[in-house]
Amino acid sequence: MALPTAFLTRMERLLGEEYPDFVRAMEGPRAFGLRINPLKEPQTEPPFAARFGLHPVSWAREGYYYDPETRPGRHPYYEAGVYYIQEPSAMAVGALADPKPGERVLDLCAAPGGKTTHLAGRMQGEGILIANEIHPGRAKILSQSVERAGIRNCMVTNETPQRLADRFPGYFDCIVVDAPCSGEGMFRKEEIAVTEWTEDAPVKCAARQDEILDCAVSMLRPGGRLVYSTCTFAPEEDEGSVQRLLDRYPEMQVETVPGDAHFAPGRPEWTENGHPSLAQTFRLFPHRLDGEGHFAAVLRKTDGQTGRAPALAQCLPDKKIPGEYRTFESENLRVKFKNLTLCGDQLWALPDDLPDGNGLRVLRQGLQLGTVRKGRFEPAHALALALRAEDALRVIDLPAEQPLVERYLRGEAIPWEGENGWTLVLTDGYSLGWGKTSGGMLKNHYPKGLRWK
Ligand SMILES: C[S@@+](CC[C@H](N)C(=O)[O-])C[C@H]1O[C@@H](n2cnc3c(N)ncnc32)[C@H](O)[C@@H]1O
Repeated sequence: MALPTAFLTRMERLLGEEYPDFVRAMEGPRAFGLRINPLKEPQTEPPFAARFGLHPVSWAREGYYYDPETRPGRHPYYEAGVYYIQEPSAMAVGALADPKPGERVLDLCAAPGGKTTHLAGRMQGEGILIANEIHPGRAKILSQSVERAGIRNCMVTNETPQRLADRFPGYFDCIVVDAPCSGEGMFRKEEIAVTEWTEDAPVKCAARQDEILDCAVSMLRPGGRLVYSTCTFAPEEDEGSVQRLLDRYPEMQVETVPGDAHFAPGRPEWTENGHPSLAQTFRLFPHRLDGEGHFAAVLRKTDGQTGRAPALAQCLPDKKIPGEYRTFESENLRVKFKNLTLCGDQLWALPDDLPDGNGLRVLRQGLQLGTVRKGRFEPAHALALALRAEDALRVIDLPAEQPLVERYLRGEAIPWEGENGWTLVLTDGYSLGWGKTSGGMLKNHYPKGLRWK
């Protein structure tokens, strides 16, 4: 696919003698990466490294390159949320944000969920993670990624940045703005990035980024950090967006953080009146590392007001918890969830101190436990994906390399002489979904929309 002439001319002007290496890399093969989900696989050296030909990405401890011939995206482990397929450079964002358990974190432009799932892994289920996506269709995909990854402390919203800013002034410790951008860094990965690019895209995207970043700054508590990233090379975005942010908000400063030996410094001279601190931002070039084009900056809010604490989501008092769930819990689980709440017939377990989502478009809040029906409780797929083998009373473990697991993923019933009742289906110890054992068969409860064709 030929790259746009106007893009190449600009990059030649900017890169000078590095330009031939850049073009060679842009015309070469792309990099393939996956990121281990520590909520599912706590070992940094995963036991399946050889199966997918994994070797580490130096800038993210969970990140690995894989051999594309091994197709990890079409494997039971993928469905179990053991890893997330993510382009290696994109892993720099979560690694730089590096949220800690207990923090309040917002991923403002979050679909399909690459950064959200990375952030959630580092938070270890503790604290509040709000993952927002403005586009309704993409928000559903984001919600699915959160479900597959077994995340318990995330609220997924489908809102504009402004509506969130009205709701959460001065609230977050860490905000990630992985901004909609002109996508030049994806030219090698996706043909559509080339066909959709126009010469004026960077200027238009830059204006939109300014609006999104205004909202992000207002939602940061004093002392909080903002990670801004794009997958483009255009300096109107990237250094330009950071410079305009510094001009508008004297309380914001570029933070000096260790990057990686393969990252190049941001270029103050590529934007008008570029502040020297722009050299503390990061450019990821495909001719300098094995990954696609990216830009990332970490900024800190040094001053401002902490917002009023938002109202918290209401939980059910013990005596209002549906008996159907209590029966299910005692007959099937070895774990007890707290902070339960009902939305219609859906029962959820909320993280501590989750803000009230009323009035916002909320797709998911905390962990979906299941549906309360008349006289019975039906566990949610999300619950299965958040459980470990030891959390369920009945389990069946289907080895990933044997055909039975594929039959389960296709929606078939499976012969199984286990005890009757809800049964957590695992593959090599990782939870995959539910089945219900009865009379020597495991009835399939893998969701219809996710079944392998
Ligand atoms: C680069 S993508 C995000 C990728 C995501 N962070 C990930 O790692 O999977 C940017 C997202 O911003 C969303 N977006 C577009 N316009 C927006 C706006 N005005 N405000 C907020 N988000 C917007 C897009 O729908 C898109 O999903």
